[in-house]
Amino acid sequence: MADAMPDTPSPVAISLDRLSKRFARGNTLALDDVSISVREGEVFGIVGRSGAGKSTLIRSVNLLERPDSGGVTVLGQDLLALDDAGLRAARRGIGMVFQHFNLHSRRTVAENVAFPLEVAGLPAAERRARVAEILPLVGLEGKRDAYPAQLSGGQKQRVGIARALASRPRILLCDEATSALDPETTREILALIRDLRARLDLTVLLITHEMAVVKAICDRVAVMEAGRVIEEGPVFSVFTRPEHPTTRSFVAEVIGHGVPASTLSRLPLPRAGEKRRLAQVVFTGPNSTRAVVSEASRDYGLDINIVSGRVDDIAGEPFGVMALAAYGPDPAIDAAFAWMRSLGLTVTEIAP
Ligand SMILES: Nc1ncnc2c1ncn2[C@@H]1O[C@H](COP(=O)(O)OP(=O)(O)OP(=O)(O)O)[C@@H](O)[C@H]1O
Repeated sequence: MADAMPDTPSPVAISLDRLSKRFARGNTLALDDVSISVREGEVFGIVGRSGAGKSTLIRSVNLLERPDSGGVTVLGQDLLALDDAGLRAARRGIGMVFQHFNLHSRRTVAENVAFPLEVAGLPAAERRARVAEILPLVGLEGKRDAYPAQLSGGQKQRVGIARALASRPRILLCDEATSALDPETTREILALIRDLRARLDLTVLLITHEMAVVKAICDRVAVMEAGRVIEEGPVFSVFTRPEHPTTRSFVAEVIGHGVPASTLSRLPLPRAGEKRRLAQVVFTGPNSTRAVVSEASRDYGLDINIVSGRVDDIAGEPFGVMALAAYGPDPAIDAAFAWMRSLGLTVTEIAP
């Protein structure tokens, strides 16, 4: 099979076009002219703090929330133009996974997974066959007759995922799907979603308040604040070159910034007439940091201490992060940082 041309973008699977939504209660503008395009096969993340509008946005994709204005197109279909029957049919092509699993406690695993198929009027034999097919895909073979109370959180979410996929949707929406899970289970569930995306040709749109989730699973990300998208791009570039201060603070949660007070107290103080300035430097290209640091020290007459450094990996691409302390006159430090930026390094000064 020929590889797809790497630069040929796949078709748009979900197009949210200039959505606005105001809730009468509280007169809250939850969505303020938001546009997002998710391409087929992508895992697209929407990250934001509580109240940013993420839930309202993801619920607009299957019209659980109707926008006041704007367009919602999923797999080429204008959802706002559909009648009730048309919308029910379209929703079968859009699975949804919830933070608190939303399982029926008095139904077994198999009955929970089969529930949407029952609602859709599928005969019992077909429901059973589909359940038998899907449980192994989510690692729940052997659990078909268990009740939710007998399952761990991770297993409950596997049931939620199986139920979302029961009607063979091509789109999977994940509404804070791992927020109720511990870190290890979160990793397992994210890996499962990524694996299912590839095996079942899914397009995944997820919302989260955790940048670590975005780093673990997403191809592209949009950052929301106060009902708007404030930054959007491939995960690697958003992590390595965040532009908006809110994005920077999200990224810092994952790749770290600042220098612990204990480390700071061990750093030499600047000499009289000199400054000590701390910076976080992110490098992604061919420049080795060590060579850059020694060249900057030499050419700008500075003393530079590497305070910390590590190599991380985002979306399969390596990048390095280090904190350094530069000692010297302000103009020389300014010039050295500008030179580093001209090499493509991201230099962000951090408060001492
Ligand atoms: N049904 C509703 N009625 C009134 N206000 C609402 C309703 N749903 C959401 N809001 C408000 O709209 C804004 C956006 O809420 P939304 O739930 O979309 O944000 P979020 O980013 O998902 O945050 P969270 O993670 O806390 O749910 C908030 O100010 C919220 O209080």
